Amino acid sequence: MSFYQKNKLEVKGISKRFEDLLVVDNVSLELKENEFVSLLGPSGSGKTTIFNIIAGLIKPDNGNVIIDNQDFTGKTGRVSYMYQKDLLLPWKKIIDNVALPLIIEGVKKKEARERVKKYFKIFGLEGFEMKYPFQLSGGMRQRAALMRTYMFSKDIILLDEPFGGLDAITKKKMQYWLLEVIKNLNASILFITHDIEEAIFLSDRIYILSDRPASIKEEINVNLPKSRKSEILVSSEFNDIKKHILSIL
Ligand SMILES: Nc1ncnc2c1ncn2[C@@H]1O[C@H](COP(=O)(O)OP(=O)(O)OP(=O)(O)O)[C@@H](O)[C@H]1O
Repeated sequence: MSFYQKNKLEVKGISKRFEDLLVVDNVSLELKENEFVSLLGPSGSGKTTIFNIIAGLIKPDNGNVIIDNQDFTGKTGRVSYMYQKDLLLPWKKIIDNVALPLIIEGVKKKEARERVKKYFKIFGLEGFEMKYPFQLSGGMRQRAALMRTYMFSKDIILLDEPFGGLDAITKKKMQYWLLEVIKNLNASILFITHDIEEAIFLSDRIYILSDRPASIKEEINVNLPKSRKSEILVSSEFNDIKKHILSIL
Protein backbone atom coordinates (compact mmCIF):
# COMPACT_ATOMS: atom_id res chain seq x y z
CA MET A 1 0.00 0.00 0.00
CA SER A 2 1.38 3.38 -0.85
CA PHE A 3 1.87 5.99 1.86
CA TYR A 4 -0.18 8.73 0.19
CA GLN A 5 -3.46 6.82 0.37
CA LYS A 6 -6.20 8.52 2.35
CA ASN A 7 -7.41 7.15 5.66
CA LYS A 8 -11.05 6.01 5.41
CA LEU A 9 -11.33 4.92 9.01
CA GLU A 10 -9.35 5.81 12.11
CA VAL A 11 -9.94 4.17 15.45
CA LYS A 12 -8.29 6.27 18.13
CA GLY A 13 -7.51 4.85 21.54
CA ILE A 14 -10.76 2.96 22.15
CA SER A 15 -11.34 1.08 25.40
CA LYS A 16 -14.40 -0.83 26.59
CA ARG A 17 -15.30 -2.43 29.87
CA PHE A 18 -18.31 -4.69 30.54
CA GLU A 19 -18.87 -4.30 34.28
CA ASP A 20 -15.57 -5.44 35.81
CA LEU A 21 -14.23 -6.98 32.63
CA LEU A 22 -11.89 -4.90 30.50
CA VAL A 23 -12.43 -6.22 26.95
CA VAL A 24 -10.76 -3.62 24.71
CA ASP A 25 -7.70 -1.76 25.95
CA ASN A 26 -6.62 1.39 24.14
CA VAL A 27 -6.87 0.10 20.57
CA SER A 28 -5.90 2.37 17.69
CA LEU A 29 -5.94 1.34 14.07
CA GLU A 30 -6.52 2.71 10.61
CA LEU A 31 -7.90 1.58 7.30
CA LYS A 32 -6.99 3.31 4.07
CA GLU A 33 -8.96 3.61 0.84
CA ASN A 34 -9.29 0.26 -0.94
CA GLU A 35 -7.17 -1.44 1.66
CA PHE A 36 -7.75 -4.95 3.03
CA VAL A 37 -6.78 -5.15 6.69
CA SER A 38 -7.19 -8.11 9.04
CA LEU A 39 -7.50 -8.23 12.81
CA LEU A 40 -5.89 -11.49 13.84
CA GLY A 41 -6.28 -12.72 17.39
CA PRO A 42 -7.49 -15.51 19.64
CA SER A 43 -11.19 -16.25 20.21
CA GLY A 44 -12.87 -14.24 22.92
CA SER A 45 -10.20 -11.55 22.87
CA GLY A 46 -12.58 -8.71 22.07
CA LYS A 47 -12.43 -8.50 18.27
CA THR A 48 -16.21 -8.49 17.81
CA THR A 49 -16.51 -5.76 20.44
CA ILE A 50 -14.07 -3.64 18.39
CA PHE A 51 -16.30 -4.17 15.31
CA ASN A 52 -19.45 -3.32 17.26
CA ILE A 53 -17.77 -0.09 18.36
CA ILE A 54 -16.70 0.79 14.80
CA ALA A 55 -20.26 0.07 13.56
CA GLY A 56 -21.60 2.39 16.26
CA LEU A 57 -23.61 -0.35 17.99
CA ILE A 58 -21.61 0.02 21.21
CA LYS A 59 -20.15 3.22 22.64
CA PRO A 60 -16.55 2.96 23.80
CA ASP A 61 -15.68 4.18 27.32
CA ASN A 62 -12.78 6.10 25.80
CA GLY A 63 -11.62 6.91 22.32
CA ASN A 64 -13.13 7.79 18.96
CA VAL A 65 -14.14 6.33 15.64
CA ILE A 66 -13.33 8.70 12.80
CA ILE A 67 -14.62 8.05 9.27
CA ASP A 68 -13.61 10.37 6.43
CA ASN A 69 -12.36 12.81 9.08
CA GLN A 70 -15.75 12.94 10.82
CA ASP A 71 -16.51 11.64 14.28
CA PHE A 72 -18.81 8.60 14.08
CA THR A 73 -18.36 7.35 17.63
CA GLY A 74 -21.62 5.66 18.69
CA LYS A 75 -23.31 6.40 15.35
CA THR A 76 -24.72 3.59 13.23
CA GLY A 77 -25.43 3.36 9.51
CA ARG A 78 -22.06 4.37 8.11
CA VAL A 79 -20.49 0.95 7.45
CA SER A 80 -21.63 -2.36 5.95
CA TYR A 81 -21.29 -5.02 8.62
CA MET A 82 -21.48 -8.79 8.26
CA TYR A 83 -21.76 -10.40 11.68
CA GLN A 84 -20.30 -13.71 12.62
CA LYS A 85 -22.83 -16.33 11.45
CA ASP A 86 -24.89 -13.81 9.53
CA LEU A 87 -27.91 -15.96 8.80
CA LEU A 88 -30.18 -15.84 5.81
CA LEU A 89 -33.89 -15.89 6.54
CA PRO A 90 -34.93 -19.48 5.70
CA TRP A 91 -38.43 -18.53 4.61
CA LYS A 92 -37.28 -15.97 2.03
CA LYS A 93 -35.90 -16.64 -1.45
CA ILE A 94 -32.22 -15.77 -1.97
CA ILE A 95 -33.10 -12.70 -4.03
CA ASP A 96 -35.29 -11.34 -1.23
CA ASN A 97 -32.68 -12.13 1.43
CA VAL A 98 -30.12 -10.20 -0.58
CA ALA A 99 -32.52 -7.30 -1.24
CA LEU A 100 -33.28 -6.89 2.46
CA PRO A 101 -31.02 -3.84 2.98
CA LEU A 102 -32.93 -2.04 0.21
CA ILE A 103 -36.30 -3.07 1.63
CA ILE A 104 -35.18 -1.71 5.01
CA GLU A 105 -34.38 1.58 3.28
CA GLY A 106 -37.96 1.64 1.97
CA VAL A 107 -37.41 0.48 -1.62
CA LYS A 108 -40.40 -1.47 -3.03
CA LYS A 109 -39.89 -5.24 -3.42
CA LYS A 110 -40.11 -5.28 -7.23
CA GLU A 111 -37.59 -2.49 -7.65
CA ALA A 112 -35.31 -3.95 -4.93
CA ARG A 113 -35.24 -7.28 -6.80
CA GLU A 114 -34.42 -5.47 -10.04
CA ARG A 115 -31.52 -3.64 -8.44
CA VAL A 116 -29.88 -6.69 -6.85
CA LYS A 117 -30.31 -8.99 -9.88
CA LYS A 118 -27.22 -7.77 -11.69
CA TYR A 119 -24.93 -8.73 -8.80
CA PHE A 120 -25.81 -12.42 -8.83
CA LYS A 121 -23.21 -13.12 -11.51
CA ILE A 122 -20.21 -11.58 -9.71
CA PHE A 123 -21.23 -13.23 -6.47
CA GLY A 124 -21.37 -16.59 -8.26
CA LEU A 125 -25.07 -17.12 -7.60
CA GLU A 126 -26.56 -16.70 -11.05
CA GLY A 127 -29.53 -19.04 -11.49
CA PHE A 128 -30.14 -19.34 -7.76
CA GLU A 129 -32.17 -16.14 -7.33
CA MET A 130 -35.44 -17.95 -6.66
CA LYS A 131 -34.07 -20.75 -4.47
CA TYR A 132 -34.38 -20.88 -0.70
CA PRO A 133 -31.29 -20.90 1.57
CA PHE A 134 -31.60 -24.64 2.34
CA GLN A 135 -31.22 -25.40 -1.38
CA LEU A 136 -27.71 -23.85 -1.48
CA SER A 137 -24.32 -25.19 -0.36
CA GLY A 138 -22.54 -23.69 2.65
CA GLY A 139 -20.20 -21.65 0.43
CA MET A 140 -23.11 -20.32 -1.62
CA ARG A 141 -24.97 -19.27 1.51
CA GLN A 142 -21.88 -17.37 2.68
CA ARG A 143 -21.65 -15.63 -0.69
CA ALA A 144 -25.34 -14.69 -0.44
CA ALA A 145 -24.72 -13.28 3.06
CA LEU A 146 -21.72 -11.32 1.73
CA MET A 147 -23.84 -10.06 -1.14
CA ARG A 148 -26.50 -8.87 1.28
CA THR A 149 -23.78 -7.08 3.26
CA TYR A 150 -22.58 -5.48 0.04
CA MET A 151 -26.12 -4.21 -0.68
CA PHE A 152 -25.82 -1.85 2.27
CA SER A 153 -23.47 -0.20 -0.26
CA LYS A 154 -21.06 1.50 2.04
CA ASP A 155 -17.42 1.98 1.15
CA ILE A 156 -16.26 0.42 4.42
CA ILE A 157 -17.11 -3.24 4.96
CA LEU A 158 -16.60 -5.08 8.24
CA LEU A 159 -16.47 -8.87 7.94
CA ASP A 160 -16.41 -10.86 11.18
CA GLU A 161 -14.98 -14.32 10.42
CA PRO A 162 -17.14 -14.79 7.32
CA PHE A 163 -15.56 -18.16 6.46
CA GLY A 164 -15.28 -19.48 10.00
CA GLY A 165 -17.85 -22.25 9.61
CA LEU A 166 -16.67 -23.60 6.25
CA ASP A 167 -14.56 -26.69 5.51
CA ALA A 168 -10.93 -26.07 4.48
CA ILE A 169 -11.49 -26.60 0.75
CA THR A 170 -14.58 -24.41 0.47
CA LYS A 171 -12.83 -21.79 2.60
CA LYS A 172 -9.86 -21.67 0.21
CA LYS A 173 -12.23 -21.29 -2.77
CA MET A 174 -14.08 -18.49 -1.01
CA GLN A 175 -10.81 -16.65 -0.31
CA TYR A 176 -9.84 -16.69 -4.00
CA TRP A 177 -13.33 -15.64 -4.90
CA LEU A 178 -13.33 -12.77 -2.37
CA LEU A 179 -10.05 -11.40 -3.76
CA GLU A 180 -11.56 -11.43 -7.26
CA VAL A 181 -14.81 -9.78 -6.19
CA ILE A 182 -13.23 -6.95 -4.20
CA LYS A 183 -11.24 -5.86 -7.25
CA ASN A 184 -14.57 -4.55 -8.60
CA LEU A 185 -16.01 -3.20 -5.37
CA ASN A 186 -14.04 -0.06 -4.57
CA ALA A 187 -14.35 -0.62 -0.84
CA SER A 188 -12.06 -0.75 2.19
CA ILE A 189 -12.35 -3.99 4.12
CA LEU A 190 -11.69 -4.81 7.76
CA PHE A 191 -11.67 -8.56 8.31
CA ILE A 192 -11.66 -10.54 11.54
CA THR A 193 -10.06 -13.96 11.60
CA HIS A 194 -8.11 -16.27 13.87
CA ASP A 195 -6.68 -18.14 10.87
CA ILE A 196 -3.08 -16.99 10.30
CA GLU A 197 -2.82 -18.20 6.69
CA GLU A 198 -6.14 -16.62 5.81
CA ALA A 199 -4.99 -13.28 7.21
CA ILE A 200 -1.71 -13.35 5.25
CA PHE A 201 -3.33 -14.55 2.04
CA LEU A 202 -6.03 -11.87 1.96
CA SER A 203 -4.52 -8.79 3.59
CA ASP A 204 -2.44 -5.76 2.77
CA ARG A 205 -1.84 -5.28 6.49
CA ILE A 206 -2.53 -7.28 9.64
CA TYR A 207 -3.02 -6.11 13.20
CA ILE A 208 -2.08 -8.80 15.70
CA LEU A 209 -4.28 -8.64 18.78
CA SER A 210 -3.47 -9.87 22.27
CA ASP A 211 -5.61 -12.07 24.50
CA ARG A 212 -8.39 -10.27 26.36
CA PRO A 213 -8.31 -7.36 26.92
CA ALA A 214 -7.66 -6.82 23.22
CA SER A 215 -4.74 -4.54 22.53
CA ILE A 216 -2.60 -4.27 19.43
CA LYS A 217 0.59 -6.25 19.72
CA GLU A 218 2.01 -5.55 16.33
CA GLU A 219 1.15 -4.26 12.87
CA ILE A 220 2.43 -6.25 9.92
CA ASN A 221 2.72 -5.10 6.33
CA VAL A 222 2.11 -8.02 4.00
CA ASN A 223 4.55 -7.32 1.21
CA LEU A 224 3.28 -9.92 -1.21
CA PRO A 225 2.12 -9.24 -4.79
CA LYS A 226 -1.36 -7.69 -4.85
CA SER A 227 -2.62 -10.44 -7.16
CA ARG A 228 -2.49 -13.57 -4.99
CA LYS A 229 -2.08 -16.99 -6.55
CA SER A 230 -1.93 -20.39 -4.91
CA GLU A 231 1.90 -20.54 -5.33
CA ILE A 232 2.14 -17.75 -2.74
CA LEU A 233 1.04 -20.17 -0.03
CA VAL A 234 4.23 -22.19 -0.43
CA SER A 235 6.59 -19.26 -1.07
CA SER A 236 9.38 -18.41 1.36
CA GLU A 237 8.02 -14.86 1.80
CA PHE A 238 4.66 -16.26 2.92
CA ASN A 239 6.33 -18.65 5.34
CA ASP A 240 8.57 -15.93 6.78
CA ILE A 241 5.51 -13.82 7.62
CA LYS A 242 3.78 -16.89 9.10
CA LYS A 243 6.80 -17.74 11.26
CA HIS A 244 7.00 -14.17 12.46
CA ILE A 245 3.31 -14.12 13.42
CA LEU A 246 3.61 -17.46 15.21
CA SER A 247 6.51 -16.06 17.22
CA ILE A 248 4.37 -13.13 18.41
CA LEU A 249 1.12 -14.98 19.20
N1 LIG B 1 -22.50 -7.07 26.01
C1 LIG B 1 -21.60 -7.71 26.74
N2 LIG B 1 -21.73 -7.80 28.09
C2 LIG B 1 -20.82 -8.45 28.85
N3 LIG B 1 -19.72 -9.08 28.35
C3 LIG B 1 -19.54 -9.04 27.02
C4 LIG B 1 -20.47 -8.38 26.15
N4 LIG B 1 -20.02 -8.51 24.87
C5 LIG B 1 -18.88 -9.23 24.95
N5 LIG B 1 -18.57 -9.54 26.23
C6 LIG B 1 -17.40 -10.30 26.67
O1 LIG B 1 -16.27 -9.69 26.10
C7 LIG B 1 -15.30 -10.65 25.69
C8 LIG B 1 -14.89 -10.44 24.25
O2 LIG B 1 -15.98 -10.73 23.40
P1 LIG B 1 -15.90 -10.54 21.82
O3 LIG B 1 -17.13 -11.15 21.27
O4 LIG B 1 -15.60 -9.14 21.51
O5 LIG B 1 -14.61 -11.45 21.47
P2 LIG B 1 -14.09 -12.01 20.07
O6 LIG B 1 -12.63 -11.77 20.05
O7 LIG B 1 -14.89 -11.49 18.97
O8 LIG B 1 -14.37 -13.55 20.24
P3 LIG B 1 -14.81 -14.60 19.17
O9 LIG B 1 -13.72 -14.59 18.14
O10 LIG B 1 -14.90 -15.86 19.96
O11 LIG B 1 -16.13 -14.12 18.68
C9 LIG B 1 -15.92 -12.01 25.97
O12 LIG B 1 -15.36 -12.51 27.16
C10 LIG B 1 -17.40 -11.72 26.14
O13 LIG B 1 -17.97 -12.60 27.06
